[in-house]
Amino acid sequence: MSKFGTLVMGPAGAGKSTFCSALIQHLQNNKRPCFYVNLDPAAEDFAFEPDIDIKDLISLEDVMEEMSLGPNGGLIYCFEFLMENLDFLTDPLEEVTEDYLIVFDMPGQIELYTHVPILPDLVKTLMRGSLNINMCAAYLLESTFVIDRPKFFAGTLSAMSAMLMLEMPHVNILSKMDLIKGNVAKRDMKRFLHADATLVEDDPSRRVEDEEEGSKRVADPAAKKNIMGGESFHRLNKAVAQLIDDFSMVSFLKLDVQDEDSVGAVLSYIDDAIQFHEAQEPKEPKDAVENDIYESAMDR
Ligand SMILES: Nc1nc2c(ncn2[C@@H]2O[C@H](COP(=O)(O)OP(=O)(O)OP(=O)(O)O)[C@@H](O)[C@H]2O)c(=O)[nH]1
Ligand SMILES: [Mg+2]
Repeated sequence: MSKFGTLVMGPAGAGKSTFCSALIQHLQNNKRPCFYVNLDPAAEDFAFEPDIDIKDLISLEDVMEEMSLGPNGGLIYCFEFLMENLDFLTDPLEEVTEDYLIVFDMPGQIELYTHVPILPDLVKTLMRGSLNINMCAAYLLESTFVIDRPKFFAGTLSAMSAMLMLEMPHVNILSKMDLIKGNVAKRDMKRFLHADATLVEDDPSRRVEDEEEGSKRVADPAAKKNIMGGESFHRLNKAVAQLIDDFSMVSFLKLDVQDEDSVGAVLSYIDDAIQFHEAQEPKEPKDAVENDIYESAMDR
């Protein structure tokens, strides 16, 4: 028997927990069972009570106090502790059946997704062995990043880094679409969903800088008061964007958590990635509806 799950990841404040809540609400509305796992040892408030909460094992606050660690070192310590006590996570998950979607709400410390090998080990434990969970990562990035193209490509690079490190199916998501509605034209938005390196060349904010600086920028780049607007920064961005373009791995879905259709659309991509529907037995209610149709047809 397979199990199915999604690992909701992304930088701090990207909207991960809000998306988890919207996803759980949507699953409930569609009579689909869900198993909610909070793996953020600093998370306080939940719209839905987690079925497993890492804080019952270890909390970031305690670690920071007792080990005299900062928030990032403390988080790594919490995950190392979780890896040493994996039964805490795996025992309850053994009981979850194939009709459930297991939703893992992850913390926002970016180092967890980029250069520390803990998460790949955790993912291997979940996907292989007796648990055998079909997993898909849902990597969230704030859609407001599209306003600042260097920031957008830096965020996209972090998504790609997570994809390469975790080696699992990925769905990348631009969250908080409500915040940029009306500010970015639909046609422009499409370019960010399948981003290519030309976005750096076409950056309108750079054109404004060019007009302000005129030939001075080219003649004396060091004269620029802000290094983030300088020529070498532009070359760096071009190289990052080209690298992402060359890998051709990252594309994004749009997410507006207030819009249930939008949540449903993201879920259907996750379902496809983990082949959720292929594993499901035909359900009772559907049989009952079909029987009703059959019986009323016989009555006529
Ligand atoms: N406007 C808007 N705000 C959102 C949306 N999703 C989340 N937020 C807000 O963004 C902030 C962070 O949201 P969270 O869901 O806690 O983000 P997170 O990624 O879980 O944050 P960490 O776990 O701390 O990394 C909160 O103030 C949310 O209310 C959204 O779709 N639209
Ligand atoms: Mg959160």
